[in-house]
Amino acid sequence: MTTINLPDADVPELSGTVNLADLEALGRARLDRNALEYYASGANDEVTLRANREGFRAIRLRPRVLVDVSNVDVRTEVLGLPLACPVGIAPSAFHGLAHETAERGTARAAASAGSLMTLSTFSNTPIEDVARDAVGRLWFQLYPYTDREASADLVRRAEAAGARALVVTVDAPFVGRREPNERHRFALPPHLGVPNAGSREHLARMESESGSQLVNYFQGLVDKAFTWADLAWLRSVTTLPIVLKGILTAEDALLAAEHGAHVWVSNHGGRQLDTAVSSIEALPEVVEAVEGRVEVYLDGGVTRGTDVLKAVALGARAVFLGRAALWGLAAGGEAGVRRTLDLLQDELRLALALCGKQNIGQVGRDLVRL
Ligand SMILES: Cc1cc2nc3c(=O)[nH]c(=O)nc-3n(C[C@H](O)[C@H](O)[C@H](O)COP(=O)(O)O)c2cc1C
Ligand SMILES: CCCCCCC(=O)C(=O)O
Repeated sequence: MTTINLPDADVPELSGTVNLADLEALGRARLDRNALEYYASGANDEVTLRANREGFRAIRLRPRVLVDVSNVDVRTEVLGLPLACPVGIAPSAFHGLAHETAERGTARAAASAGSLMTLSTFSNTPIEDVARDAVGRLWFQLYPYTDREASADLVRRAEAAGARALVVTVDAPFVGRREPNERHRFALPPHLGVPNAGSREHLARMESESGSQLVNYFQGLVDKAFTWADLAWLRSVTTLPIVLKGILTAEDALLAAEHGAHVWVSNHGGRQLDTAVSSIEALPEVVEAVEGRVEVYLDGGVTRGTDVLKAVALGARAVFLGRAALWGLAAGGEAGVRRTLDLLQDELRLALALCGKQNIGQVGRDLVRL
């Protein structure tokens, strides 16, 4: 168990931010090139990275009027957990690059905002420490390792620490080529460890002349032969609900539902297969395929309350923030992530009212024109 001081971030600039773009600018300005390129980049030409944002902008809202919107309610539930609004935090590796509080700052913000944090296998902080700060508002993301026992151990630790779901990332048997990271040989600074993934000594041994040491390290750990059939093994090591993250087609959504898994529509923030379909474009066929049998979530390009509304209208139970949470963390630690969540919730509440809806349950397909 790590005991670190978690200073209350006193960041006066935060109060001047009015949207997530302001927080992104603040966060980016505080990062060095190594961290900035790791967080910001997408794969190859970054076509999918851009498409995630553009996909939201291309959808138009169909507001209704003369509805009593003096009180709007943006609360919802995911897998039985009440959320202040349908926004959680997606798993992302290495929060220590953004802020000294690392994943603990993010977890505290998620907990205090009534949100939910998904902790990456590749965190800089042990699961148990993050779980304490997340106070029940935690899911754990798993990259299944070739070493089954090591994977099972991680899953058991997450479950024992209080994680409420296991998110299995299925779109990254290999790491996509984020070319700025290759060009400048992205590396973890020496003070940051990867406590759920192996020792720094192991990391150092994986160093190679070509490409990033971490890509090699990752590729050595992750099981590239993991298939639908292996979900039965995962079921045998946990009673947690299983969510498959990285689904983009009706065919895979159907398989997921048949295997009793919830579906997280994602293209990994455009970091894996470039020119893959944007998340919001993929959502309707996924929702149609699962026919309400399992919950559907989405991430990729969410930066506005209207994005959240559009995803919910198209059938997502909740959306998750990848980079937006990292920019908030870089901008001001826990307070920066909290500001990110608060601004988005305010935008969502306003958008809901301006659409003539009183609560999230009233948001349906009729609200959008594709
Ligand atoms: C810096 C960074 C690290 C990430 N690390 C992980 C990870 O460890 N596991 C995972 O499943 N997804 C990871 N992702 C993908 C996110 O969970 C999410 O799918 C994506 O960031 C959503 O897109 P957005 O950044 O536009 O919100 C990472 C994304 C970023 C930007
Ligand atoms: C540098 C390799 C780490 C890959 C694991 C984190 C991740 O999913 C990402 O998108 O980055």
